[in-house]
Amino acid sequence: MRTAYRVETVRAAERALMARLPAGTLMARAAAGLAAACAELLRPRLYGARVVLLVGSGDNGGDALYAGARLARRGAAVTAVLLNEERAHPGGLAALRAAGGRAAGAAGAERLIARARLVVDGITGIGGRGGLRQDAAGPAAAAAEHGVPVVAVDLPSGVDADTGEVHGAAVRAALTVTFGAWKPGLLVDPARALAGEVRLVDIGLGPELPPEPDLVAFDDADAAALLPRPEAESDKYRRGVIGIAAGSARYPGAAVLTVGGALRGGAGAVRYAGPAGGGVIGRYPETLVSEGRPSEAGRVQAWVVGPGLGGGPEAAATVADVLAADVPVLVDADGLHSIDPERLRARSAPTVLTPHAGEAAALLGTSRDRVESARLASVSELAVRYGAVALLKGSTTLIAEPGPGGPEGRGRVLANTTGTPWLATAGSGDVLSGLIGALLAAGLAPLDAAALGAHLHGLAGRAAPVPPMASTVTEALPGVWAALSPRR
Ligand SMILES: NC(=O)C1=CN([C@@H]2O[C@H](COP(=O)(O)OP(=O)(O)OC[C@H]3O[C@@H](n4cnc5c(N)ncnc54)[C@H](OP(=O)(O)O)[C@@H]3O)[C@@H](O)[C@H]2O)[C@@H](O)CC1
Ligand SMILES: [K+]
Repeated sequence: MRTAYRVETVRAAERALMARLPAGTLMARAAAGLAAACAELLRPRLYGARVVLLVGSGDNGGDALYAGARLARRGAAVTAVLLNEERAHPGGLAALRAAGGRAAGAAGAERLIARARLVVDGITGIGGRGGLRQDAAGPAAAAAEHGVPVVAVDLPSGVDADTGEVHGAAVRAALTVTFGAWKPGLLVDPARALAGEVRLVDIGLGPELPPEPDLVAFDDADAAALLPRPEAESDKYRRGVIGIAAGSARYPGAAVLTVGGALRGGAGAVRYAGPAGGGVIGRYPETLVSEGRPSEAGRVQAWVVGPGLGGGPEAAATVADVLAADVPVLVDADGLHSIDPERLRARSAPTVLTPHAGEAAALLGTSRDRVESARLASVSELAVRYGAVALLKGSTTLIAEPGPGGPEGRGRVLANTTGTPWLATAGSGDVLSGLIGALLAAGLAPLDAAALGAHLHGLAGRAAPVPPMASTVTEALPGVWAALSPRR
């Protein structure tokens, strides 16, 4: 499990650790890890390689300077561009000079960067506020213009460590070397995309960090541990019967894709209620289909409602009928048009909402741009306002639960890291809905079901032949399942 912590938590942990260690120990550890990562990138010829350090006036610049000193000692030609010559970290600057490195003002930065093999971004780390200031934005842009790879120190400068938001200019890194703990922004777009590959350097912070991280990302082992496995005495009812109310005369395919996701999600049985039963049976004869209202379809352990339902009073009636059931309900796509917060908060069984950014914007009464630029805040707000587990789809899929204690309390948030832009394809969301629905029916807690579903869906999107389409993503699920959990 990858755990990320907000700046104030990291700072508190650092203070506690520093109190027990000789001064400068943590920065020395950080710089050693950073220098090793840079040396690896410069392989096979570190000797003589031109490296430019962009040095701000805080400790982030100090890390860059000490790492630069290490590289200079190994023969690299290191020049520090000091964005504020009076306030550069004095110890780091002295170390760089003693190792044969040079320092320059910001004026000649572009010329130096144009000839460099590597730029180290030590402008700001966890002390940065807002997008880059003018004096820092110029050199950051020069690195991008000249195509020189950038290694970001702790964070790409200009991104918000806590939220992943980017308000103005920011560094685009090929590699980010982060210290002590992941910061939430490194897992959430748009910042995540600017961080490139992320490497965590252990500076000994672990024991000082609290047990509850601010953001979590599952790895394959977490996913494998949650996968439902049939037991000897399982029958289809114990494995979970999922009800699906999806599709319409206009969108029959959504019903087929949602049912496919549910079957490949390990459902013991799938009941389909709606007008597209013929198409569903044609593709998946194992489905139990009916044309009446969902509440007349028979007993289920969870419902999925919404994909391809279309609009209008009929769709709204279907959603209301499903929400009246006292079992977990996932609402997606067209189903999201006819829900209201009070109704959902009054349910005794859990609800899961799976909007993309546009749908989330409508649910929150805001713009799509605002949702996409503030994904973490948006997903938490959705969960709290609707009293539901919210899964916000997109470049970074985030999953939030409403916290205990009503609208004020924010709950846990998870980021899914398995996704791929290839999954932005028609019907892909329908498959995800069916998949999560099957996991809900199997008895997983709603946050776990949503996070595991997103994890599997992302892996299947990567495993499907390129270019993937929703039905090939579905067909890639058994392979993903088998890789995570060999049957014997
Ligand atoms: N604590 C520890 O134990 C360890 C900490 N470590 C390292 O320290 C880092 C934190 O250092 P930090 O606290 O000095 O802050 P930092 O990130 O350098 O930024 C502050 C400077 O940035 C400036 N600035 C702000 N916004 C800006 C903007 N938009 N655009 C441009 N400039 C801006 C701001 O300027 P000012 O507002 O003061 O004028 C100030 O000078 C941390 O990320 C890690 O790398 C490691 O060594 C491990 C041990
Ligand atoms: K940085």
